[in-house]
Amino acid sequence: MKKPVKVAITGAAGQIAYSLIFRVASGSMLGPDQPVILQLLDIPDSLEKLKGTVMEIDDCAFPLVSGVVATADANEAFDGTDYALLVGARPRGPGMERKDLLSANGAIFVPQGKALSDNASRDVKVLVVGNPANTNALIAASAAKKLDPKQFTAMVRLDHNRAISQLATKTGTSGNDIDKVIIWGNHSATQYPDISHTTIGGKPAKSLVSQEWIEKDFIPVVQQRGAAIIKARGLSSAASAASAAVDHMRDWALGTDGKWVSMGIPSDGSYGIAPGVVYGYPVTCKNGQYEIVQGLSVDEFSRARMTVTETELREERAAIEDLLK
Ligand SMILES: NC(=O)c1ccc[n+]([C@@H]2O[C@H](COP(=O)([O-])OP(=O)(O)OC[C@H]3O[C@@H](n4cnc5c(N)ncnc54)[C@H](O)[C@@H]3O)[C@@H](O)[C@H]2O)c1
Ligand SMILES: O=C(O)C[C@H](O)C(=O)O
Repeated sequence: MKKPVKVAITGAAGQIAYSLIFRVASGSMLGPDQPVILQLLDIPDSLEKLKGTVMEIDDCAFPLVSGVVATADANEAFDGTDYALLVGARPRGPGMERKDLLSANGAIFVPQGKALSDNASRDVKVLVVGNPANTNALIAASAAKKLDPKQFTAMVRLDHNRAISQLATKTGTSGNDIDKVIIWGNHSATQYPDISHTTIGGKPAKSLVSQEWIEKDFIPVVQQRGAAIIKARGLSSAASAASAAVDHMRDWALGTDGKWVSMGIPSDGSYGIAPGVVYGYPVTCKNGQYEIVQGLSVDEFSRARMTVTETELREERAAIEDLLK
């Protein structure tokens, strides 16, 4: 058996965590031979509820769980942590855009970024799920002065998975046959799900679907899927968000074997996206590192959409500039 690693999950008493914790504990994220110590953080008012979740973790008798910490103290929750999944934040309700949560949630990520910087493993991998995820990741990265901003990522994997699912349904294929889907930009209604380079069973996806379907159905459905789920459930997506978080961290930690996945990462200027925002890019992962897929052609249609979502991220950044000191 390997030495246990520490996995911190914030918002641990919430609905995403109620699915996520059990997937991590069962080995779905880091593999069936990797023991974990769960470090669960929530606010004082939610600690009683969190106690119930911990009782259920105990009752699963997971062979891979070496310890559980439940706390309202971020320094304790991030002590030595190797993987941090920052889920805790207020979800949006019907009629809200994710950026409406900026002021409510932005402030959470300054203290959490500092606490990670002070306490986490120097190699910690951080995934921000709480919305607006890209800008919250930027805030946390900026507050974590002793860590590399590249260690902070935002979740666009749910959008990536949604895009695969829509395409598989439309073409009557399996998601397993679909490669090279990209989510560019923000986890918001401006994101750009791009299938210009996508193949299905080795064939170009664009030879199997019409441009009209891409523009009128595919892109808007993926962009608006979160809102559609809120309308149907009365609550924002939870199990699918947890599943995407597991996918994101597993791929980052264990590698993608050459497969492309989408991750929100600090822009390094690639594809003309100026640094200073956390932007969804196509990446491959190897040896615990992600790398942007380079050299892709970008046509006019794609460029226009990549710019719209970049502009929105710059506006979000401007709205919280004072938190980036
Ligand atoms: N990136 C994505 O794809 C994606 C997908 C789904 C949901 N989300 C977002 O994830 C977040 C959580 O969603 P949920 O449905 O689990 O919400 P929820 O309301 O069920 O749970 C949130 C939990 O966070 C806790 N919390 C609040 N402030 C905290 C803090 N400072 N530290 C630690 N915990 C804190 C709350 O007490 C609560 O237990 C929301 O922002 C939601 O919009 C993102
Ligand atoms: O849409 C939301 O507010 C929740 C989440 O970001 C989602 O995409 O399902």
